[in-house]
Amino acid sequence: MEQEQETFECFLTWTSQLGISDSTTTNQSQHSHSSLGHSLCVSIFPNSGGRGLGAVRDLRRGELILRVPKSALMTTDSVIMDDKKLCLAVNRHSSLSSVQILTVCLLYEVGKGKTSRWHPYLVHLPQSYDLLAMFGEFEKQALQMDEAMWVTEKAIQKAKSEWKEAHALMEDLMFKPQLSTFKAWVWAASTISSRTLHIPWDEAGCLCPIGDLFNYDAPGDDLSGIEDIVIDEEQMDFHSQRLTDGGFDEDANAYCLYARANYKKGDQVLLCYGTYTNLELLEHYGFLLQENSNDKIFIPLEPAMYTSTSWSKESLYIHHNGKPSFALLAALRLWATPHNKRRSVGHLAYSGSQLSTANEIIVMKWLLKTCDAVLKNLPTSIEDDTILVNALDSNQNFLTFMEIAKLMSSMDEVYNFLEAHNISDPLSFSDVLLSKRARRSMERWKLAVLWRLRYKKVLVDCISYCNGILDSLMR
Ligand SMILES: C[S@@+](CC[C@H](N)C(=O)[O-])C[C@H]1O[C@@H](n2cnc3c(N)ncnc32)[C@H](O)[C@@H]1O
Repeated sequence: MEQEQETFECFLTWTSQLGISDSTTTNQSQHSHSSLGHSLCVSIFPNSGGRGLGAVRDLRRGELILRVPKSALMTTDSVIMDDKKLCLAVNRHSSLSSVQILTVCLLYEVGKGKTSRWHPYLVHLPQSYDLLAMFGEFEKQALQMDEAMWVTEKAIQKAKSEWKEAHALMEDLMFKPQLSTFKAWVWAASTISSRTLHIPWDEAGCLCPIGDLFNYDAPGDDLSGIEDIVIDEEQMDFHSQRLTDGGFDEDANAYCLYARANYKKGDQVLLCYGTYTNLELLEHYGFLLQENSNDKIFIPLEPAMYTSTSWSKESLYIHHNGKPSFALLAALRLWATPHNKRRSVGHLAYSGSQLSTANEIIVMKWLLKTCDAVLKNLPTSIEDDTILVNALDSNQNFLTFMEIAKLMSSMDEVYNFLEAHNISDPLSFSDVLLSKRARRSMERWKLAVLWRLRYKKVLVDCISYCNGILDSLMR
């Protein structure tokens, strides 16, 4: 622990020497042993991201809080510039995407060990991640919903094919065997997915020492309800850009990050990486939020519902609070209208109006019945999931986990886990004996259960919403 503290101090000195600074004056960093201390400090926030940045004084919204010179950003260009061999090899593999190239560059620098220019930064990167691409078969199944399992499988397959495509480049560079493995690849790809900041000259983004210590804050009300407005794809790209509370400033030749809110001394200072559902947060960052106003869930619709309107499939969902999206409601209202009448009421449906009381009752009853059926068809209940989350809480030891899990109405899933990790007699098992792999699996399992729990709660809220509307219509 002490050693970790010491190397972190060295890292802060190194960042200061690179000119990274949280000071409002431009020449502070040259006189300081640390790049932090004027506006920010590194702290642990156990319930919202772990390691993160705290305010050392009251900060005003919009204030410049961190400046990272271009030369301190780890990008494909900055890594290649220092290494002729790497530069030549990368040029021979121009079919690889920019993200694949940055992934190889990151692994290449890791392979250099202490001789890497980036070593002080690299040693403080997380050792493992919980992004969907790292989920095993058991954890994927724990998501329970087809859509989520499909997204996970797609993420795993994408990572595998990108790794295979990059193999020839890694061979050219004579990577050590442990750096050529899929495990190493997913680690590097996860680092890039969860930590890069957007830069205008490279789609892969940049790794930004200190700048990548900000934990996530979901966008505020300014963006909520955006799906109800017709926006073009370019705008959508802008809104989904990562780490939007800052950007590369050409004039300053530095990445500049600003306070997105007023913060009191001691508060965690957060950054908005973009607008994400919980499944997207899991896919790209390996965590999810209990309160996420951008969350949405999809339920199975009948084929005719997709064709009753011109809304895209992606717009037909249920909001985090259980309300159907504008497009879903419109599509259901039209679907519940006889074919020969659809034309005459189309303009009403597209403007978000109810078509008639009878129509609204059909829509609400269908929605209610469908949400109820989805809930009943899932292998576990909200109650069991809640018990499981408590059991999986990382503070518990393995025997406590088993004790709490026994309260579930069915232990099938727990037995599957034990089988997957060759634990034959769980009651004689101590925490010490649990393999590292099983421990990580429990972390990811917990994320999967938290995700499906949120999904089920949205279904329950949607049922309440429909019941409320039905009550008011049938009174
Ligand atoms: C850019 S890094 C932030 C710094 C990171 N906590 C660290 O220790 O290096 C992004 C990662 O932090 C974690 N994280 C960020 N915001 C979070 C939040 N609100 N809740 C939980 N984890 C969060 C996730 O693991 C995510 O992949």
